[in-house]
Amino acid sequence: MGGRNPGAARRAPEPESLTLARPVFFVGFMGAGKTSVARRLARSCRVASVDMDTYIERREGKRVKDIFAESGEAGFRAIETEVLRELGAKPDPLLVSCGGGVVVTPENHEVFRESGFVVYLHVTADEAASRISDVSTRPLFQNLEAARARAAERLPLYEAVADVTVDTAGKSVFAIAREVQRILEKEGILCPQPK
Ligand SMILES: Nc1ncnc2c1ncn2[C@@H]1O[C@H](COP(=O)(O)OP(=O)(O)OP(=O)(O)O)[C@@H](O)[C@H]1O
Ligand SMILES: O=C(O)C1=C[C@@H](O)[C@@H](O)[C@H](O)C1
Ligand SMILES: [Mg+2]
Repeated sequence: MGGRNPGAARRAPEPESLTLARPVFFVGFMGAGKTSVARRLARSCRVASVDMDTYIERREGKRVKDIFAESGEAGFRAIETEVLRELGAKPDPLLVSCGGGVVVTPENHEVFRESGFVVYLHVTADEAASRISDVSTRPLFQNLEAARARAAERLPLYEAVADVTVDTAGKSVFAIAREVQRILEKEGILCPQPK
């Protein structure tokens, strides 16, 4: 009855620790789910992730919207490029959720090409608008018409840097993270931790 140790609680198996062969950059329009998916994947694979917008806010001691207000978009983009280079060069590769506009700076494409694997999360401006509850935190998402135009303008840039594209329409963050995990395993980017 009940095996050798009937009193022992049955624990769920520990998730396997995985490691990244290269940094993985999540790109896509505002609201695509870059931050949410990278965070979810980090938790399920037990790898480290960093969100560029949050990292920039801590480094500068200011909110993104205040950097835009004080230094303009050009000031923000210069910081963004420095941070992207820094994160791409870490000896232990990370999952990096980029800001939505990281692709507008040509130098950033070199960082992607040279050091990383790029996952493009696709979302339409209309779907993104339905996901974002507070656009005041996104200075470049102030109205839907302008966001549609911006998304259309950026589409070829996202496609140019993408190693893989994942459509996020109608999928949960959990399902997208699982889909990305399978891709990264198949590509040999996410590998079992050497014992
Ligand atoms: N697949 C999804 N389905 C429904 N809601 C989502 C999905 N992905 C993200 N969201 C929601 O949309 C909002 C924006 O998500 P998130 O911050 O992850 O996007 P982002 O791509 O990082 O945007 P940004 O470029 O502005 O940083 C959050 O409230 C999040 O919970
Ligand atoms: O799409 C953009 O240009 C931006 C997206 C956000 O993640 C922030 O990086 C900032 O608001 C700019
Ligand atoms: Mg984000």
